[in-house]
Amino acid sequence: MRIAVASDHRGLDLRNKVINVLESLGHEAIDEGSCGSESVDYPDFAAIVAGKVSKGEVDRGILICGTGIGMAVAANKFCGVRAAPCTDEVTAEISRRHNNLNVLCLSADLLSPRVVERMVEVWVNTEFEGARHARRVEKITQLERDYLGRKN
Ligand SMILES: O=C(CO)[C@H](O)[C@H](O)[C@H](O)COP(=O)(O)O
Repeated sequence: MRIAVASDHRGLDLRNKVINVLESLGHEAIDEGSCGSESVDYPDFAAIVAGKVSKGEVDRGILICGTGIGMAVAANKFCGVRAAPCTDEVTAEISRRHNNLNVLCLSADLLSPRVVERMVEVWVNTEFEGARHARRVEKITQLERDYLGRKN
């Protein structure tokens, strides 16, 4: 798979780790920054990765900030993007099986690199189960059609 990866200033080390893990698993990791330790704004980097996922330019994305929360909030503004912070192997696996998550958000501050390595491996290797979950994900897509871009 082609997987775009970005972080803010808090996630630089973990991003390098994630890219190494993806490449060791045979995936193409596209590094979208940020560069260096200068303080940056996570929505700018969420937009790069989520935009590519939304347009189908990459298969999936991984975003890293202090908690993973800010990245997820920003990424979910893009059509077709399902992003969430996962905290362990179990949430990483269920996010794929049930939610068809296409943008994994990770906390640089709270997760150990060893746990993240395992989470990434599980997340890229787990398929969406479909069936009843497909109906629910389709309802999320319908919410996008109905509400995204509207000023209610
Ligand atoms: O968006 C966040 C909260 O979910 C991230 O943790 C950011 O990395 C954090 O807010 C950045 O804060 P900083 O004090 O500017 O490093």
